[in-house]
Amino acid sequence: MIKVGIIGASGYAGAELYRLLLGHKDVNIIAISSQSYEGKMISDLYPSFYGRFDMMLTNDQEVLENAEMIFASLPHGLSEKYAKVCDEKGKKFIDLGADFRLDHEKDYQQWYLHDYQYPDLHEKQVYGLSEVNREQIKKATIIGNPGCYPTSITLGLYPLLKHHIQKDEKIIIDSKSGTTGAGKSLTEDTHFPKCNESFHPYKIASHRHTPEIEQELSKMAHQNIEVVFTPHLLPVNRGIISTIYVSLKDSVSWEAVYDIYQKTYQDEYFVRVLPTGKVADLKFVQYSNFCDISLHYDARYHQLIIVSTIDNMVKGAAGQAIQNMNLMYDLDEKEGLMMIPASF
Ligand SMILES: NC(=O)C1=CN([C@@H]2O[C@H](COP(=O)(O)OP(=O)(O)OC[C@H]3O[C@@H](n4cnc5c(N)ncnc54)[C@H](OP(=O)(O)O)[C@@H]3O)[C@@H](O)[C@H]2O)C=CC1
Ligand SMILES: CC(=O)N[C@@H](CCC(=O)OP(=O)(O)O)C(=O)O
Repeated sequence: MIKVGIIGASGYAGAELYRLLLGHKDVNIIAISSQSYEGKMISDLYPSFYGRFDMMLTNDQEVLENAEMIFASLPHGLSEKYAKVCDEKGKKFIDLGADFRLDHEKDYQQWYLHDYQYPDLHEKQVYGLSEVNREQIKKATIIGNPGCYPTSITLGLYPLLKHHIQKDEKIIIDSKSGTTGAGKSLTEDTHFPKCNESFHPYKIASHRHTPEIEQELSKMAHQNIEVVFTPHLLPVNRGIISTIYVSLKDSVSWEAVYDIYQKTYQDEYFVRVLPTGKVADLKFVQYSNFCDISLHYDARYHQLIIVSTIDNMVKGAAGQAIQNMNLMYDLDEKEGLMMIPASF
């Protein structure tokens, strides 16, 4: 059994981690920590666990001491010191935040306004987009779990960029996220009266996921890719829809594009390329680790419109983190993650 610990376990992504890990046959959750709720039972915070997971929240030292696989689910800038201890003790570390996602410190400084405390540590980091970086993840000890928006976007574009069938290096992306994407702490935007019955873009041309998206898309394409990325806050609890607009090369047909997507993902359990004519929908990925992709063609402009949907808490955070843990421990990648979304 893998001895798992979670630091930052009182937050949404932490809670989603143990909700899923409780269904994992090879995992023993050994310790979970919180600064604000140390000594409280998890069911005091989240009553859904009452009688089934009555663990007490402890402190970060207990987690670091007793677990061999540590997940950090903390705000940006706090995970490095934990990764450092794990590295020294030979433990595996998955960061659900952004501290190990960017390849260059200058990007982290620019977008997250922090320096690296331990620059050498970042040479060991692997970007945890499971379907794309599977072989590196298997050998890694430090994983930067991808951001929720970047997961939906990079999976949506991977087949296209891998086969160089896009015409331009600039791609326009509109994404919409449910409010759990903003975490547990209230902000002006996530107050119920503010977001309910409303819908608005935010951080236009300035969202911190932009460098992560461009970095990963550029690696897939082996060329510089730029994005115009506009996130929106959707008044639902969970889910992300990214709608992506790409001009196709003149030499490639729409039928060939669809074929490329199907072939790329035919052996991937968690990525479902929908039949033509269907539209990817939040409802049918919620509470699952699926990424559903639908492809649409505007023949007038030889334009591809990709719709990519995930549950931000599962494939966009805790589910993908567990998928990565499974890879690191050479387990069945699907273990603990076989949930089918609700039918209606
Ligand atoms: N929500 C989502 O959809 C996704 C989230 N993520 C990332 O996962 C991480 C966790 O997100 P999420 O669970 O949504 O956020 P939450 O705000 O819900 O939880 C974060 C937790 O971190 C702890 N924390 C906050 N401030 C500090 C601090 N100064 N020192 C130590 N601990 C602190 C808090 O617990 P306590 O005070 O009890 O210790 C809190 O419960 C973030 O990096 C987030 O960006 C990634 C992908 C998707
Ligand atoms: C709706 C909402 O507010 N979403 C968050 C992003 C989600 C997230 O958690 O970002 P990381 O994966 O980088 O941690 C935001 O826009 O800041």
